[in-house]
Amino acid sequence: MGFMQMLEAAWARNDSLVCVGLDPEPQRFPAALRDDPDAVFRFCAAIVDATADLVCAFKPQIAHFAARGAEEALQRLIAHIHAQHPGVPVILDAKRGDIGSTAAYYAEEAFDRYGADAVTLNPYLGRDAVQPFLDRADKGAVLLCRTSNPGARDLQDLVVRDAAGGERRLYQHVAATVAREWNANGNCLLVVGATYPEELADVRRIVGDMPLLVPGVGAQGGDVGAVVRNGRSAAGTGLLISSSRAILYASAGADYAEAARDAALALRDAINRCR
Ligand SMILES: O=c1ccn([C@@H]2O[C@H](COP(=O)(O)O)[C@@H](O)[C@H]2O)c(=O)[nH]1
Repeated sequence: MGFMQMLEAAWARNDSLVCVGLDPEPQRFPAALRDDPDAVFRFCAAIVDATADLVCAFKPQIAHFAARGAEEALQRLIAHIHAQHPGVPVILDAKRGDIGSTAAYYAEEAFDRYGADAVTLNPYLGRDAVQPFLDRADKGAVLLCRTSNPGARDLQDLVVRDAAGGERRLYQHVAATVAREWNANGNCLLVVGATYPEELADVRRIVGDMPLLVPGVGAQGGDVGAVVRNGRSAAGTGLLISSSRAILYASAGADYAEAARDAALALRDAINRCR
């Protein structure tokens, strides 16, 4: 089953638009795990097992693993998700994009080494820099459009002129270009931050029902109601609303996995009340 089919099935099966972000920060782990050499895998696997029936996807962030040489733990974690929770797609948050010859290796790394079902991509280098990902029709290509951070305004809001002479903001141009030109295989999604609900509505208008990955609720303070109202598709889905720290570190104690489950359930319910 390809990524888009997995996502549609997970939305329906778990009645959920929640994506749990897996951003391990060992200094925030419970005391019992701190001296465990396999703590990164164990912590994340416990969160996965506690929340898998409440989510439409998991999103491990690669820097949180690579910074401490835990790539092998990431590989095992993704294999664990596929083996224990088949049908829950994994989006590798790696924000890749480079000249074509290098991009081909990045695609191989994400999909063949790590076994991810989708990967986040930076569109700044242009189409050839993400073409090896677009060509994997069974995998998701999740392109940054209007990111959740304060600096998103610095470049993404600049007014640009397109080939036809029309003017629009850069993020609007990215949304339209991905939807109309890069999505030939129907495997594209966009990242739009929850912290910019007006821009989210704007992107939804531009791209129709294309799925949107929306980080920025929870620790970054995005408004869940505004995200759902402005970002849902005509079918009341179309969103992967991602939260990492607010779920992972809901408790610093031995009950961290139960607390993560409670936080994921609360987010799922808050989203579903607005759908
Ligand atoms: O625009 C973006 C794109 C990616 N992210 C990533 O999402 C999570 C957010 O973590 P929280 O703890 O829920 O704030 C993190 O991995 C970022 O790298 C984003 O925040 N904004």
